[in-house]
Amino acid sequence: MMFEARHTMDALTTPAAGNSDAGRESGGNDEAATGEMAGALYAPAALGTSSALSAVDAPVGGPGPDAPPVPVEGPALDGSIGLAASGVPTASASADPERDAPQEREPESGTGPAPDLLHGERSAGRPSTDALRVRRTLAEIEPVADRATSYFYALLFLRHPALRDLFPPAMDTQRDRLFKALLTAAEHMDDPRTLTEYLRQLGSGHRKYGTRAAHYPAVGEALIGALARYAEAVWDQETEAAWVRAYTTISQVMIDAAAESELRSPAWWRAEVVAHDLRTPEVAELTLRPDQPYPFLAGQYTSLETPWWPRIWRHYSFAAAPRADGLLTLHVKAVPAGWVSNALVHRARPGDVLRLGPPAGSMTVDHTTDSGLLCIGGGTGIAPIKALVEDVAQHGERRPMEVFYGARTDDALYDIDTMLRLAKAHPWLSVRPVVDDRARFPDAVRQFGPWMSYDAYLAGPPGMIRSGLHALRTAGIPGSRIRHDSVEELVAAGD
Ligand SMILES: NC(=O)C1=CN([C@@H]2O[C@H](COP(=O)(O)OP(=O)(O)OC[C@H]3O[C@@H](n4cnc5c(N)ncnc54)[C@H](O)[C@@H]3O)[C@@H](O)[C@H]2O)C=CC1
Repeated sequence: MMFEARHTMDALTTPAAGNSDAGRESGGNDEAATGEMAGALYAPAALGTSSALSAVDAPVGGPGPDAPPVPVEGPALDGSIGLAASGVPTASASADPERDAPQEREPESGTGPAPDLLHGERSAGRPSTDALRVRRTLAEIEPVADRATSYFYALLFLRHPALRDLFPPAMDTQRDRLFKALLTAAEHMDDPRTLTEYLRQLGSGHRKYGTRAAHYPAVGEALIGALARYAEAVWDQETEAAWVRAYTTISQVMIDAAAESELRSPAWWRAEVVAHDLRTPEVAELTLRPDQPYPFLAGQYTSLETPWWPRIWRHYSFAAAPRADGLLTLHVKAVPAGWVSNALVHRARPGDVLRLGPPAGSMTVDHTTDSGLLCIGGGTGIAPIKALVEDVAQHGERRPMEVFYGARTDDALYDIDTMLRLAKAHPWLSVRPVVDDRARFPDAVRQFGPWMSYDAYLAGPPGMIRSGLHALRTAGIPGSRIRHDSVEELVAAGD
């Protein structure tokens, strides 16, 4: 089975996701990936290529030792991606951590209807025949996912050795990101709107890795090869055709998004460290000056590569809303064995130059409503929450904003003075520190409220986001009004 690359700029038009013109990302963790591709994958006619396929995504490439080859970013679910980790890739504020890889929010700037990603009958909420075949494959693969992942990369690098350089030198911890992103995307092929947004962000985000359109067929072939081998019991000609269609669509969306993004933004930005302030022995605030304007929205995150660990990318949320002087602020906590985070906290100095990928993430404020905002930030997760507060203040709104700032110890509330200063300056803002070393933080929010009419934002460690989602839903906030970055991304970022 062969995939071909083709380039179609005007293929799918859907709600622009992530990094489009407005996009900036903020977030806070790591990422992985490779970069740009220029063309789209095209499935052989014999396999029944359909103009309307479903999409799954598959990024190629990945950063660092622990960075995944493919950036499933987006938060994944989770908003968090992300897909990636995020269950469904996209993310926007997805309510379901399991499916929110790159989490994302509702598409803000749609350019058209979501493409039909399905092939086969789909009626009244029932999955398409392609979706059923894909899900059957995924169920079969699940117990042997590790082996399938290894096989996928072995096939990819054996057949296309040159692609190895797009991935981090050590592909251990997150080596399965690309493969996982593809599987995750395929799993959500019946949710084209979310998936497309996720894939678009993923596609444009891959430019920084050096991914090109011509790389997609190789990935598609390795994917099919690994699935055929490890989902043997369900694999047949129809199933292969369903996967080819899915992958073709996924790659097409990514390739087109990358091509569109090329017209308006660089693949990456160089950013000089202009200030480095240790807020605690393990948490640093870095101020960066990008070499050209870096448009982003408060609540988004960026991907970052240091000069000391080439090809290892991590995600970090912006800790401030966009500033008139164009400077960017990040809060980084050095975590045990975290290559990038330790370098940023303990080694980076003014004058050092980092690379930034495009902004991503949908944990942003909807300024078209005046709903109250409930913000829950744990540890350095307070960074994007602070950016959101500044954003609301800049818009001159008077909507209630309630911030809960959780930490395990008093000392870990490193930004409490800033937050309390903001609360003093803005009567619509309240800030409550919650110190608790037994991980009951988000649950404590339920004592307050009622929250039913609020939009909610969660930022912090993956476990906190999961329990926060549960607490907020229990408090009556629908999942569609809860935003967070991809849990998968957060997990992957862990360093
Ligand atoms: N956009 C985002 O979501 C951002 C996420 N982060 C993530 O936030 C984390 C910050 O790490 P630390 O400061 O060490 O946080 P931490 O581990 O000290 O926890 C911070 C707060 O979350 C609570 N918590 C932790 N695990 C929990 C669980 N399983 N259930 C309920 N509550 C829990 C703790 O009680 C504490 O109040 C990192 O994982 C980082 O990647 C950081 C910035 C932005």
